[in-house]
Amino acid sequence: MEINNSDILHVNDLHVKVRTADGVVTLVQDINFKMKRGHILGLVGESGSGKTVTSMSILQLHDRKNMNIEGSITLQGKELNGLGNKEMQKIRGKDIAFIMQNPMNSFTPIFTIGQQFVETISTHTSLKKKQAKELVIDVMKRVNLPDPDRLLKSYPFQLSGGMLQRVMIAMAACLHPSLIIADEPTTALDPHNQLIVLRLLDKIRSEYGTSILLISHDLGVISEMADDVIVMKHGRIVESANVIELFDNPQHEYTKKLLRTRPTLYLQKHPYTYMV
Ligand SMILES: Nc1ncnc2c1ncn2[C@@H]1O[C@H](COP(=O)(O)OP(=O)(O)OP(=O)(O)O)[C@@H](O)[C@H]1O
Repeated sequence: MEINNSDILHVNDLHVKVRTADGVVTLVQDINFKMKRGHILGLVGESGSGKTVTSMSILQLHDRKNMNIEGSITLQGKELNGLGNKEMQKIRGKDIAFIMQNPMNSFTPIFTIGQQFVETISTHTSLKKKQAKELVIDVMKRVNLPDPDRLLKSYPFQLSGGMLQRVMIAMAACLHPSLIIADEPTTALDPHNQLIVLRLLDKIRSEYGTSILLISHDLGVISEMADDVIVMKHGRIVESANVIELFDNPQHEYTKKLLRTRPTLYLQKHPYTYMV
């Protein structure tokens, strides 16, 4: 695979196998892709096609006792596959942030949003509490979150799902990770909040040059957000292309089928004019 300096992530010949009571099962195979700085790569495919297994491999979150991850996963030239848990903990949150479908699962209910932000920042930097708070407020303002002081004093249950997802994204962005993995970030939200969250992700990409791996079963979202798209089926990549090529001229029958059944979500894509 040709290596380019603007490439942030390289996944090379990734194979993931799991030991089950019935023997070894291959979950994903022959996965190859790379991501450029500041680009959004859409990862689509029906349920069970291997999207989450692939992203969990990048984050090294599989249970290694039962799982075998073969291949190479490099982030800015550093090999991640096989790294120890301590080293990966340093990378997760700082260099790679992860946004899940249900934001409530990302927060601890008994601590305020502010306490959790400061804890995340303190784990990865030597900033003092006051400086950490200043950083948080700066990020919240940049992503147009209303009334940061009040938000920081709130407990997760006091915020709506949409607001919590926006806070989660601000938290993901505050250490300027080179990669954000967003796994179905809008699936649990109503259409209004879906738009706000997608615009927010795009703003972070343009503001910080963050690359985003956007996992979705929703081709409407992917068509509006992604620069390039990978289509997965049964644990393999069946097609990968620039988003315009993929939508104008799909090659694989499975992609054509996905496109025929896609919902529509219209965003006016212009990173500098988005109002969040
Ligand atoms: N720990 C595991 N043990 C056994 N099988 C697993 C394990 N984790 C995932 N799988 C299987 O691997 C396949 C791919 O799962 P994965 O979660 O990556 O799909 P997905 O494309 O993300 O689907 P969805 O859109 O529903 O989240 C599925 O058949 C799933 O059941």
